[in-house]
Amino acid sequence: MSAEAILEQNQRAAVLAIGTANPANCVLQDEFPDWYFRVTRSEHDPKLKAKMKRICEKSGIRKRHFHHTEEMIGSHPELLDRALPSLSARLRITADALPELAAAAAEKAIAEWGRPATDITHLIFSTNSSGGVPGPDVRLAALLGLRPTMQRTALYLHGCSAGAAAFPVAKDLAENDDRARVLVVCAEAIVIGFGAPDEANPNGVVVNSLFGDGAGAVVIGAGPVAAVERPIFHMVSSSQATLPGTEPAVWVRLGESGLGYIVSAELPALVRGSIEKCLVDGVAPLGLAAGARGGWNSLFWAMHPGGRAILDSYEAALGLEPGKLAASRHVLGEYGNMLGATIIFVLDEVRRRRQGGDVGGDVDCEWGVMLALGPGLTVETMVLHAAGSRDEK
Ligand SMILES: CC(C)(COP(=O)(O)OP(=O)(O)OC[C@H]1O[C@@H](n2cnc3c(N)ncnc32)[C@H](O)[C@@H]1OP(=O)(O)O)[C@@H](O)C(=O)NCCC(=O)NCCSC(=O)CC(=O)O
Repeated sequence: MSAEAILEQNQRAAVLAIGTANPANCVLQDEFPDWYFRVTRSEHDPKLKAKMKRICEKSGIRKRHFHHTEEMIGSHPELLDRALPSLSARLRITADALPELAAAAAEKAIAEWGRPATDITHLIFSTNSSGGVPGPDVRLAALLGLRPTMQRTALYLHGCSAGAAAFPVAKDLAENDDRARVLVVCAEAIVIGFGAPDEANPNGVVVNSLFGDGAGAVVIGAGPVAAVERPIFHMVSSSQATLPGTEPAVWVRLGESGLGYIVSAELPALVRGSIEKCLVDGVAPLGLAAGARGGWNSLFWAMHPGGRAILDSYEAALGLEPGKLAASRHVLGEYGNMLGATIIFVLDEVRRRRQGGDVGGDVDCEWGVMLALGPGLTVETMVLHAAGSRDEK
C-alpha cells in the first residue's frame, strides 16, 4: 500500500507535542578532557588525555549537559574504581535524577499538547540509566499527576535506539484506540556508566567523549483530534531490521560497575555499507525509496546522531546533500549523544526548522524518515509525514 493510501486511512497516529530538557550542569567540549581527567583523578595519564582531546576536536560537539558534577563524583569513589561494585550507588543516583529530568521534558510536551495530564491514557518510559521495578516511571507518573489507572510500560537497555524503539509501541497503542493519548518519555543520566579512563579499554574514552544527559517527551494519538490538538508528524509506518552477525558492534550491559557500552570502531563503515539496503527494505513498499520521487534527497531526515562519523556515513551512503542532516548535527553539537532521548531532540529540531523555514529546502519535503541504531545491530525506522504539508494546508 502506498504511503498516501496509508495516510488516508483513519486512525493514523501522529506526534501531537514534543518537549525536551537537560540538567543544568554544562561542560564545553573543548574543556571536557581537562574536566574529565581532573574529576577522575587521572592526570597521570597524558597519553589517554591527548587521545580524548583528538576525539573531542573531531566530535562535532560543542557542549554537553550532565546530572553528575565534580562534587558528586568526588563523593563517590566507587564510581571511579572498576574493582569496586558501584551499580547500587549508580542506580540510587539515577532513581532520583531520572523522574525529575523526565518530568521537566514531559511537562513541556503536555503544556504544548493543551489537554490536562489526566487525559494521558498510556505512559511508555524508556531508559538505559535504570534497572529497577517499580522504576522511575512510577515517580514520573506521580510528579505529572497522571491517572493511577493509566497504563505504564517501561523499556530498558535499548541503547541509542531506546527512544526510537518506543515510537512503534506508542503508534500501535494509539491506532488501536482513537481515545488513547500515549506519553512517550525517554530520559538518560550517563552517570550509570561514568568511569575513569582505562588504558585497556580505549572505547571508554570514546563513549565518555560523546554521551550526555537529557530527556525527551512526546504525546502521540490517533483518530479525530480535539480542538486544541495540533498534529506535528503523522507516523506512517515503522520497520525494524537486525543486521546479521553484527552483535559485537554495539552492546549495552549492566554489570557490577554500572552500564558497559561498547561501540566498535567499525561502526561508521558498517553503517555506510548497510544502511541503504535497510532503508530500501523499510520504505520502498511505500514508494518512497531512492529513485522514486527524486530520491533520498526528496525526504526530510531525523537521524539519531550517534557520532559525527555516523552522520557522515549516512550522508555518504545515501548521497544526501549538505544540510539534509542539519537538525541531527545541531543536536549533536549542542547536547552530544543522549542515547535514546536524542531522537526526540532531533524531531523537535526538525519541526523548529520547518516552522522557521530555514532548513535548506527541507520545508518542501512532506515525507521524512526517523532513524536510529541500537545494539543488535538494530535499525529502527519510522516513515513520517509532516502535518500541514499537503491537503491539510
Ligand atoms: C569518535 C569520532 C568522533 C572520531 O572522529 P574521527 O573518526 O574522524 O577521527 P579519528 O579516526 O582520527 O579517530 C580519533 C581517535 O579515536 C579512535 N576511535 C574512533 N572510534 C573509536 C572507537 N569506536 N573505539 C575506540 N577508538 C576509537 C581512533 O582510533 C583515533 O585514535 P588515535 O587518535 O589514538 O589514532 C568518530 O569516529 C565518531 O563519531 N565515531 C562514531 C561513534 C559511534 O560509534 N557512535 C555510535 C554510538 S551508538 C549509536 O548512537 C547508534 C546510532 O548511531 O544510531
